Amino acid sequence: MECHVYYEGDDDPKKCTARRLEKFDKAILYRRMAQVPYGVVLNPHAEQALSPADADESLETVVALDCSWESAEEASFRMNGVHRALPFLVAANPVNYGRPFQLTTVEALAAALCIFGDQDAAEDLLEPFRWGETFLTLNEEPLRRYSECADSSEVVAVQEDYLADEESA
Ligand SMILES: C[S@@+](CC[C@H](N)C(=O)[O-])C[C@H]1O[C@@H](n2cnc3c(N)ncnc32)[C@H](O)[C@@H]1O
Repeated sequence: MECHVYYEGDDDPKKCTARRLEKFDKAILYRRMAQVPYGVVLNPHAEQALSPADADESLETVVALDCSWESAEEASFRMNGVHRALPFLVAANPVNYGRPFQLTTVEALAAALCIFGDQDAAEDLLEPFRWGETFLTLNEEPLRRYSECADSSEVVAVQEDYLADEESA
């Protein structure tokens, strides 16, 4: 599975996880939208949750948009592809540690790889980040359960368990 990123370049370059992925040859970055290949687009505004069923649609290509959260509004996700939101998972990066849904680019790509059943590829992607392993440990159970779902509706049903826990905490 190849990881591709449309790089908007409006976030702090020192903290940018996409640039670090590029530096370690783990993802391909594009500065022009037209160059981004067709695949599964990780889009937090998408109506449908990512599930193992989307592995067929991905053509081995997962795409993220690296930009600041301020500019990550719906209209920014103009890439061609099958748009999917990630289900409940928590960030492990130092900026947003423990926060649900708002993942860094590398966390989002790694989560997609896990949901598609490729844990080894997710570990490899997260390797250049000192908190990378923590992301997989923190989310071990939900990632395993999502990866065992047949489709998006099953993923959403599993997600309900975690949302209910959040509400009662
Ligand atoms: C908004 S950017 C922020 C990037 C951050 N500046 C960094 O250095 O990684 C994060 C990207 O990861 C993907 N992403 C993050 N959380 C997501 C979610 N809950 N569902 C789908 N995609 C998500 C999206 O492609 C999103 O645009």
